[in-house]
Amino acid sequence: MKKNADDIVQWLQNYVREAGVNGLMVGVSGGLDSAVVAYLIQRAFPSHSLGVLLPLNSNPEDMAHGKKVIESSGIQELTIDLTETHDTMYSTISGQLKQNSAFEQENDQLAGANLRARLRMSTLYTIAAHYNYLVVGTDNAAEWYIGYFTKYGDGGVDILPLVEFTKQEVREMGDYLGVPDEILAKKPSAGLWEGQTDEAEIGTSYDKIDAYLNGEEIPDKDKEIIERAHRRTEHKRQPAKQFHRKDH
Ligand SMILES: Nc1ncnc2c1ncn2[C@@H]1O[C@H](COP(=O)(O)OP(=O)(O)OC[C@H]2O[C@@H]([n+]3cccc(C(=O)O)c3)[C@H](O)[C@@H]2O)[C@@H](O)[C@H]1O
Ligand SMILES: Nc1ncnc2c1ncn2[C@@H]1O[C@H](COP(=O)(O)OP(=O)(O)OP(=O)(O)O)[C@@H](O)[C@H]1O
Ligand SMILES: [Mg+2]
Repeated sequence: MKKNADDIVQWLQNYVREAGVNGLMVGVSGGLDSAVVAYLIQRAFPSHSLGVLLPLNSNPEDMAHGKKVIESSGIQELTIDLTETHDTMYSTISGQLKQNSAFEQENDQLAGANLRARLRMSTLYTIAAHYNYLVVGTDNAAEWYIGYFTKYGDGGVDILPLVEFTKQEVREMGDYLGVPDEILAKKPSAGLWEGQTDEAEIGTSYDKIDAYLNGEEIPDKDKEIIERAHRRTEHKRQPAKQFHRKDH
């Protein structure tokens, strides 16, 4: 992993120079992927890298892990609590939908959760404009392949350094970089609602998705889940669908 980490650091430095910006930033959740990105961007830009903690009805343990990542990586810190902003915005929207009889209870949890991810994205870009930094995404190969991210939420970023690394490889890179053990050992969670774990929501495990991406055989039922998720989320990996004029 040393070679991969060195290559990413160099790629980050080159891209920042090419883009003509001052540095890099990432939302730090207390999970593994953002921890690895925080360590990498700190290596690339020791005095121009920023980790942003964005608590939003978040599990206090996750935020404690996020703080630990900030301290142990040495990245600069900013904390912005979006809980009230989210609650005001979501209740305003859902109140109006209820008046129009357009509120669907079964879509409530996911719609509120995706708003969390999109509020984080808006916050990161507002900060990025002030620092003249790029927003670094944390998607790994498994999440990217199955589209396990919110379109224009945590998927709304400028660059993706980990997108060709499986979840296991991200863990190995984290181990090499010195990410604290309790974060390396944590169950992946989007933290979008209480008790959420990625694997329970996706219906298969990262080990199986990693194995599938490595060309290994996995059970048919897991393969179907992965391939269906990949097909259904193709739109998230592409620019917005465009109409092409027939007279051009
Ligand atoms: N064919 C198509 N062509 C163009 N656009 C299409 C489309 N189908 C849906 N859409 C649009 O896409 C929207 C649905 O996509 P989206 O809004 O992303 O929503 P959706 O994929 O339903 O939900 C996001 C998923 O990602 C998970 N997530 C989110 C955030 C963080 C993490 C994490 O791991 O930390 C995980 C979350 O738990 C959930 O399972 C629709 O509302 C519609 O606007
Ligand atoms: N509370 C938060 N504060 C700041 N950023 C957040 C927060 N929650 C989510 N994010 C951002 O959204 C990204 C997507 O979350 P995701 O859960 O996939 O990654 P992770 O938490 O870093 O790792 P893991 O998948 O192991 O939980 C995070 O990496 C982070 O950049
Ligand atoms: Mg997480």
